[in-house]
Amino acid sequence: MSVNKEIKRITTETIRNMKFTGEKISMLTAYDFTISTLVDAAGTEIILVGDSAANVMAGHETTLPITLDQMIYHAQCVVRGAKRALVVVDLPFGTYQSDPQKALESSVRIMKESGAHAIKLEGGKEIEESIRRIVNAGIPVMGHLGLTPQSIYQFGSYKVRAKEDSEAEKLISDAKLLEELGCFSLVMEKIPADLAAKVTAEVSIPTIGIGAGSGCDGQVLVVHDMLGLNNEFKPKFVRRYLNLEDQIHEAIGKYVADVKSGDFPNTNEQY
Ligand SMILES: Nc1nc(=O)c2c([nH]1)NC[C@@H]1CN(c3ccc(C(=O)N[C@@H](CCC(=O)O)C(=O)O)cc3)CN21
Ligand SMILES: CC(C)C(=O)C(=O)O
Ligand SMILES: [Mg+2]
Repeated sequence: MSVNKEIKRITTETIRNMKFTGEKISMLTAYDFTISTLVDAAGTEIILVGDSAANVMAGHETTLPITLDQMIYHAQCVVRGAKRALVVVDLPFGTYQSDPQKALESSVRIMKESGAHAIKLEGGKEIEESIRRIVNAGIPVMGHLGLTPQSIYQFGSYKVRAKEDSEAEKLISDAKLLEELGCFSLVMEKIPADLAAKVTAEVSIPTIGIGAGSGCDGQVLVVHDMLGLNNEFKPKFVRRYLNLEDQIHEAIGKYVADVKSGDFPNTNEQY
């Protein structure tokens, strides 16, 4: 336990309680130390080391290629920057689906080697035993239902999920199962807002939406999307708070021009 009394760490209990006090939960991704310090200092309750690092950090088309070692490296960087926020790490594709023992071992490696506070994995009934094992080991688990990008080759597209009754019913029963298994919260990605609101009303654990409407207990975005660092990715659920891509483009253009003209460095910028 930390003896530092100055900054109080947000715990999974804090997050659970926010559902009952009605205070909305804010979550953002981070993959490195610098962004982690910024997201943490601005008051975000949860920092997600998402496997979206595969896209945003590494330039892959999907989240499937990122490895457990790579996720642990990103998590280590984020943990060093987060003084207050709860740090949650995605289990990457292939490290938990195949067998519960492997799921537990992957989760233990993340917790031991990064110092993160919880893990997240995609799916419901199919991975019930994996979740049970991880929770039984004392590791807090966040669920993830709806559009689960690790299954993109089965879905075939990033379209809204659970528009049909059968898939909506499965999502509701999966959400109840995750609650029963002891997950401390649940991400719902790209599903109809009325379905997300229904799930939120029917489970006692907080729901965190991305493209799931305002009826969730919290919201999550990829930080690069909301900062406008990623202008080619613009699904309608993303709200842009800055346009950093354009500002950085302009700044770097000026630097290049200053180097070429000899304006940089000037006499105050040399020894
Ligand atoms: N930068 C980034 N932001 C994210 O939110 C994110 C990632 N990467 N990588 C992992 C997953 C993948 N996610 C996605 C990916 C695509 C759409 C999407 O809606 N894409 C298109 C086409 C959808 C369609 O085929 O209808 C869109 O225009 O909305 C949504 C969420 C969310 N996650
Ligand atoms: C979009 C969020 C929920 C995620 O899983 C990720 O960033 O990997
Ligand atoms: Mg993810």
